[in-house]
Amino acid sequence: MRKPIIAGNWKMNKTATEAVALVELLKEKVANKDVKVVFCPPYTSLVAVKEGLDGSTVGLGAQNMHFEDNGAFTGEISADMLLDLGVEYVIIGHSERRQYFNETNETVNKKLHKALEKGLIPIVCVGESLQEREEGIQEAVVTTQVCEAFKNVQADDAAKTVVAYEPIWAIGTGKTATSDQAEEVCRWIRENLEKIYDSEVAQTVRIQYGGSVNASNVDELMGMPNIDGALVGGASLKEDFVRIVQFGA
Ligand SMILES: O=C[C@H](O)COP(=O)(O)O
Repeated sequence: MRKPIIAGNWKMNKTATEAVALVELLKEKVANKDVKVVFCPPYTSLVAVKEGLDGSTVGLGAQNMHFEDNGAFTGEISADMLLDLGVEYVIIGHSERRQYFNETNETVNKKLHKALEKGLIPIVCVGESLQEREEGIQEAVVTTQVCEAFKNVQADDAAKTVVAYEPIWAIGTGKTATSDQAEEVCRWIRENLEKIYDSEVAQTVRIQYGGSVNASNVDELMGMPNIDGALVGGASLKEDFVRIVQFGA
């Protein structure tokens, strides 16, 4: 039985002061022993959020990291830097990073290797654009993203990874994939993992759906057999997130 994981990706929102206020608003209310809840604030708020979460079961995640250990990479952050702050999770290959910051399947693969080597739990994002869906090539796109991301990743490491299926056309648009559309792609992702590894790995990896998840659609999405959680953007910045982590209630 896979324990669901619901992560809030705060994106480029909240100063450290505002982040502390959001933690105070949410942390007691999102405590749920049956679901792993993770907050992913901007780098600048990681320390403040970690302190604010003291004694809480809510996990701390970063939104990105570099694949090198250190060096002349101005503006970048390494896995060790994140670990030193108490970060446990890291989002890798979010479509906004792919779209605006030149993230590729190759850099996603390098980051996945580094995160696993260092003991961070990666949340690897995949998903097709609107044009790709309209062309009917979403399965091929997501399959390539999964195969490239997991290239040369060993089975025991792969099993620790979380995959987030986020159709780009559903991100921040209010246009959620139907539960059937989301389930179909999450099932393909699991089938791909089974082909690359085996059934045990495929059945262990948690697969999230992300894209306009809110308090009204979460129950249906979470009711699907291959959806084990959600990567939530906009709705993770408000009290709606409380209802989201209590899906099914
Ligand atoms: O990482 C989160 C996703 O990009 C979803 O964002 P959204 O819930 O605002 O659509």
